[in-house]
Amino acid sequence: TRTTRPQRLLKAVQDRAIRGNPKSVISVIDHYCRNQEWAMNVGDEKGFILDSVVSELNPQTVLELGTYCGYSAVRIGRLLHSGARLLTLEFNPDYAAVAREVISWAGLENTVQLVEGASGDWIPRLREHFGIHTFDFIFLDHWKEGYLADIKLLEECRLLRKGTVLLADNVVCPGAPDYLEYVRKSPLYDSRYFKSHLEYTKAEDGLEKSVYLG
Ligand SMILES: Nc1ncc2ncn(CCCCCNC(=O)c3cc(-c4ccc(F)cc4)cc(O)c3O)c2n1
Ligand SMILES: [Mg+2]
Repeated sequence: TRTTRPQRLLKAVQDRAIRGNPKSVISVIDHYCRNQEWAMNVGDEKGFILDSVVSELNPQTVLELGTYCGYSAVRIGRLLHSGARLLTLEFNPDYAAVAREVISWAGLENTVQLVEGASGDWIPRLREHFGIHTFDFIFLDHWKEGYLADIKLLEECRLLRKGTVLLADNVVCPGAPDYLEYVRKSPLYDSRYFKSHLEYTKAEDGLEKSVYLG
């Protein structure tokens, strides 16, 4: 049977990227998705904004919702200082299998931990299962209809603290209108929109950065 899009992306990484070099994994994926086959990675333009938010924050504990092929896990993981950890949740087992290989090819298997399953099932179990107290940084990039429910769940589970930064991808395309309304209206958050473009295209998209005020 035909290979899947994530499997073809992984092959490009294994054929063209330098093992243990996250920068080359990122540039191979961006080149492949821009020139051969589009894929829903955050991409280089929004990725540059993601990099600047992570670099400024220098987080120790990071949660990513929605791994896909591991592109943003590699982007974030490469910027984390020693001892810092990224936990990334992926619902789709086929995506998870590819992402594990991409993360390993980048040499980030000791910094990035991939957990398979639905965010709604795992969030209530993160503290007792991984000994996590609160997160410094959260990147939302999974199913857009689930963004709002999941941050409310993170609040209920007390996994946010004063100053936790949430960064949400695709708030314009495909869009997360209920999430945007909530973080922009709630006194619990200080929210700001970073206008950009949908990965590898000219369509508008952007990232919403929301600081939890606690
Ligand atoms: N954890 C968890 N829990 C529960 C779950 N249920 C499902 N999932 C799996 C989520 C499926 C992937 C989510 N991502 C996107 O849908 C996405 C789409 C586009 C895009 C696509 C086509 C266009 F024409 C324009 C833009 C662009 C992006 O940048 C994206 O991120 C779950 N995951
Ligand atoms: Mg996205």
